[in-house]
Amino acid sequence: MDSTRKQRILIVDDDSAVQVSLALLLKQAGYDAVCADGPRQALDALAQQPIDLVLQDMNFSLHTSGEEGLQLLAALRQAQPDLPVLLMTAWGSIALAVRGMQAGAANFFTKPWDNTQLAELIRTTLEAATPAERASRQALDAQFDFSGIVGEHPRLLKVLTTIGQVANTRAPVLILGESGSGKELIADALHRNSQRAGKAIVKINMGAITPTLFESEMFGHVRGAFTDARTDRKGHVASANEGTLFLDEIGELNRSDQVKLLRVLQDQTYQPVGASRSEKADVRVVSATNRELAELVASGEFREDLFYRLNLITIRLPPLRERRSDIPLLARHIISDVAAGYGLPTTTIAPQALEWLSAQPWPGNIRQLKQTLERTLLLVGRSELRQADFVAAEQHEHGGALGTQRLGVDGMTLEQVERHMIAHALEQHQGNISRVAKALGLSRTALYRRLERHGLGAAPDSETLP
Ligand SMILES: Nc1ncnc2c1ncn2[C@@H]1O[C@H](COP(=O)(O)OP(=O)(O)OP(=O)(O)O)[C@@H](O)[C@H]1O
Repeated sequence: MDSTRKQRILIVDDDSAVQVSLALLLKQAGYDAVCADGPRQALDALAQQPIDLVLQDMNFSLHTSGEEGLQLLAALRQAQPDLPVLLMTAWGSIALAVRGMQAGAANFFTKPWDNTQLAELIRTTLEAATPAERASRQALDAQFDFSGIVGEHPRLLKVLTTIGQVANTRAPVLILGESGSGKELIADALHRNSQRAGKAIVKINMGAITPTLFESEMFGHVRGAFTDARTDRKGHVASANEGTLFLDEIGELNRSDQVKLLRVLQDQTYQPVGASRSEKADVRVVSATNRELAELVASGEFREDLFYRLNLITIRLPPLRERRSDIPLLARHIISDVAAGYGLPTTTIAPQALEWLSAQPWPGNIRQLKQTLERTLLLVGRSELRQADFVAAEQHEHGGALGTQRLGVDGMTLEQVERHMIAHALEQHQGNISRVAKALGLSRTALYRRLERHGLGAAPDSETLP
C-alpha cells in the first residue's frame, strides 16, 4: 500500500443512518470511508478504488435470511481474496455471522455497536491484514516449532511471526492477554525456538511468592543467612542460567520487590541472601500478565523503569472471542486430546455444536473452552457431542451442583457418573421429574429411560409423559 494514502474502508448497508454514523466514526479514527447501499454498489466501489477493509451488513432487502450477505461476502473474497471483511449482524443472528466467518470473514460485530470497541476491532483487523504480517501457518511451521499452539487466525499468525522474529534474541518479552488465552504456551514457544532451548525455562508465579520470601526464592541464600538456612540454596534466577526466566502474573509483584528484580534486568546480576558478592545471571526474561501494565504504571503501582525493561517486545495475545474462526479447530484438537487422555473412544463434535461453540463469548478463553469440552465429554458419553449436550453441561456448571469436581468423578466409569448425577439431581429437586429433566438437559422420556436403566426406581409420577 502507498504509505501516504489513508486506509480506506467500505461500508455496505442499505440504512443511511448506519452509513452516516459509521462514516463519522471512521473519519474520526483517521480512515477514509466509502459507502455502498447494496451488493452491486459495493462491488462497483471495490472495482473503482483500493479498499483496505469492508464493514458489511448481511441483509439488503426485505429478506432477512442473510443469504444475500453471504453471497456478497463470497463475491468480495473472489474479487480480492485478502480483503478483510467485518460483518454487521443484528443481535440474535450470531449463527449467521459464524457461517460468515467460516466463509472467510475476519470477524463480526453486532448492531448497535460500541464505538470504542469497534474502532479497536477495525484497527487490529487492519493490522493483522498488512502484508508483512501475513505469513501462512504452514510457512511458519516449516521454520519454527509451534507444536501445541492451535490456530490460524491472522491475529494469532501475527503473534507467531513475532515469536519467530525475536525468539533467538535476548530481548525481554512481555506477553499481555486475558486469563486462559495461552500466554504460557507463548512463553514456551519463545524458549523452544531459541538457542536456549537446551537449558531450562523456569516459571515463577509472581502472585504466589510471599513478599518476605521473594529474595531467597528468586536469588537463593547462603548457609546461615537466616535461622532456617542450614545449607546454601540456589534461587530461580540461578536455575534459569543460560535459559529463560518466565515471570508469570508480573502485575502482582509489589513495589519493593520490583526494584530487586530491576537489577537482574539492568545489569544481569543478583545477590543471594547473605552472600557478600553478586553473581552473574545469563537469563532471558519473559513476563506475562492479564492486567494492563501501562495502567498500573500510570497509577503508580508498577515502576516505570521496570516496565520499560520488561516490554522491549510486547506480544498482545487476542482473546478467543476475537479469533472465533479458530474455535472449531481448537475444539476438534482439544476433544481428541481429552478423549485420548481419558482412554475414551474417538469423539467428534456435530457441525451445529461447533457453530454454537464458535458464538459463545468465552470470557475464560481457551482454558474455559477446554473445561467445557472436557466436562461435556465426561458427562455425556456419546461418540458425537451435540449442541444440547454442551448446553446441558453448562447448565449443570451454573447450577453449581453437578460439576465434575463436586461430584468427585475420579475413577468412575461414565455409566457411574451418569447414575451419580441423576441421583444427585433427584435429591436436589426432591424427585420432581420435570425439574430433574430440565436440570439434566433431557426430555422426560429420556430421563425415565435412564431411571429405569440405573434402577433408580422413580416410577412415572402424576405428570404425563410427552
Ligand atoms: N493456541 C492454543 N492451542 C491449543 N491450546 C491452547 C492454545 N492456547 C492456550 N491453550 C491451552 O489453554 C489453556 C490455558 O493456556 P495458558 O495457561 O497458556 O493461558 P494463560 O494465558 O497463561 O493463563 P493465565 O493468565 O490464567 O495464567 C492451557 O491448557 C493451554 O494448553
